[in-house]
Amino acid sequence: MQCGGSYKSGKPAGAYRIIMIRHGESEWNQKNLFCGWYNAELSQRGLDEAKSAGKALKKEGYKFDVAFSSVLKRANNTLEIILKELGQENLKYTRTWRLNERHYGGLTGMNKAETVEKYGEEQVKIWRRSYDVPPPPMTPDNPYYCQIINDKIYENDPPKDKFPMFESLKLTIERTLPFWNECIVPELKAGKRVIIAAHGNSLRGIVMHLDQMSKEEIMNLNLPTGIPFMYTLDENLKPVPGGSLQFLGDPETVKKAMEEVANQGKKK
Ligand SMILES: O=C(O)[C@@H](COP(=O)(O)O)OP(=O)(O)O
Repeated sequence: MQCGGSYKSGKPAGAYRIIMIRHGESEWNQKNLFCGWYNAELSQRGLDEAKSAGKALKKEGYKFDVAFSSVLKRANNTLEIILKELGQENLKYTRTWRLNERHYGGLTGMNKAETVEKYGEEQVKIWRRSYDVPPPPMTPDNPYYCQIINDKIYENDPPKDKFPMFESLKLTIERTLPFWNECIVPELKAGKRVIIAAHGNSLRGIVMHLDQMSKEEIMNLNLPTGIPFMYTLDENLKPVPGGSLQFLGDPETVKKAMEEVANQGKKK
């Protein structure tokens, strides 16, 4: 397997290393439905992707001291499968809504290709990939409204008056970044080996922050399911040269997987 980048196994002295992964394919990814805060299961392909990710990390000799995930089971199960492959199934990990997928508002449950048929490719790209244009809000007539708002995973947090009905990438970053700064950065600075298993858009937010990407640049980043990637960061938590977004996978496979995600928002 080719890992890309120059810091595959070693890292420069004083640098910090973090592994992140978008969960394996979910049943709703497979059906090409906007998922957001709906608590979808992993598909069989997603389970296999998580297992392969665990094996790839094991092959590279990874072990973790601390792990983080969202409160959504597609990310939790991915992390648990990886930890099992690494013989670390007993590692307790932190779940937080702050690492959740963006809330897809009124689009939740809609088929992405059918949404393109109805609203056009341009509009769907704006909803999926723009920095600050949110999707339409979720209203009580959405078939998943009650299920999401009453889901026990949101029992304690976020507070009911702050429960989102939609999120742009900007709004997602506004709740993810405080968790990154207050909970994840201190672990990295303490020398802990950290893994995050989360979602396409909560991780795009972290990537945008780490790489100081512009609103235009982030529009073109599509994270594939189930392929771990790493960042190697300097003492200021900025990527060292060559230390940005290094996938643990064959570059051609990664490229195809990224295109597959982009194409979910195109006409069939
Ligand atoms: O909510 C969803 O549909 C996908 C992302 O969709 P796109 O932004 O790629 O359309 O989230 P994830 O599968 O990472 O939890």
